[in-house]
Amino acid sequence: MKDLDPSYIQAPEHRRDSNSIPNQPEEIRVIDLSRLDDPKDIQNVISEIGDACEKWGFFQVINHGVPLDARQRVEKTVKTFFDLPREEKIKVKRDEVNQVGYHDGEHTTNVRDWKEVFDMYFKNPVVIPSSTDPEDEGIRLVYNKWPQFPSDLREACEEYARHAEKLAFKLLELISLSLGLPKERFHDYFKEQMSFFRINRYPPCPRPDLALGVGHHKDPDVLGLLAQDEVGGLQVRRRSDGVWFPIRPVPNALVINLGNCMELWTNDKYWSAEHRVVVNTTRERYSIPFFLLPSHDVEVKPLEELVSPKNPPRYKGYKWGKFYASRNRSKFQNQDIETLQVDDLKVVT
Ligand SMILES: O=C(O)CCC(=O)C(=O)O
Ligand SMILES: [Fe+2]
Repeated sequence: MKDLDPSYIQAPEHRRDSNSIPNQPEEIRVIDLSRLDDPKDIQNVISEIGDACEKWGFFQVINHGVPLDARQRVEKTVKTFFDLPREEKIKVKRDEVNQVGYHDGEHTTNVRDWKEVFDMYFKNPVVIPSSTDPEDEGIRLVYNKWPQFPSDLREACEEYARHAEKLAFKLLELISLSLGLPKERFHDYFKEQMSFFRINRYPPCPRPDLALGVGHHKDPDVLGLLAQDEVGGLQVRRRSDGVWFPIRPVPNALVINLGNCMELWTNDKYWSAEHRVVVNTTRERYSIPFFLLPSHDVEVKPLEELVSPKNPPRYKGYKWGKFYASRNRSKFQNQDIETLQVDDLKVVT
């Protein structure tokens, strides 16, 4: 039996093999966005998105307008970066104050993830809440950290992120319409957006039965757009019964998933699904998520239009920046407790 550092060992109930995956996986919907060019089909696309958001909180899109060559450029340059010796990579290591750059020690809950990552904010510099002091409600400017080599990493990432952001807003409009709300209902929430772009590399792992690339979690954001390569490993938990399903890699597709903010805004009509990444013994895997995050001063609580006496608010709500900062703080300062989860904010009925 090959050795695995104990910090990576998942509790038995969270391991790859502890939750059965059906032999005939139900497919997560793949939606062709070029159908939006046909006025007669637009409403169908909107209803399919709404249905996927309700049942899964996940779907895939193809013909989405993010150019393949922009994505391939990121994949190529970032591989050059990850192949550098660790001493080089940690020159742009993230720290408690500035949580962008390289890191290889992320804990989703208490267990370490089998991966290394490179993070950057979409806006540079970005205005974010101060995250080190719980009493401090201040904000500060954070600058991305770029490595000297490869020198074209920055340009490749920035170009890709611009396309990803454009698509994220288009999807947000479609989601808004699917809820019967005006197309631009959410726009004002992103004046000082803290959107975040990440590149994950999952190396081959000697014990995929014990470790995970990313442990089970929900994303705290509004909406995520994820480019995954052909290796596979991402799994999502079905809302209706909690069974895990693989998200099949589809060439040049993007995986879209809703985060906690959307779940709260829609008062649980739409779902933010738990997901995780399983690893394997032979092939490294890359994924590139773009997380759409609101401005730090946005109140995240059920939208007035979506609550009624029959459907009262299920959440107390929170100020986004404060929630985000306390989540990051708990990750850094007390890794013995699970990080703050949005379900902790549910109104107990
Ligand atoms: O790599 C993946 O497929 C998913 C990564 C993920 O869930 C995350 O970074 O939040
Ligand atoms: Fe995630």
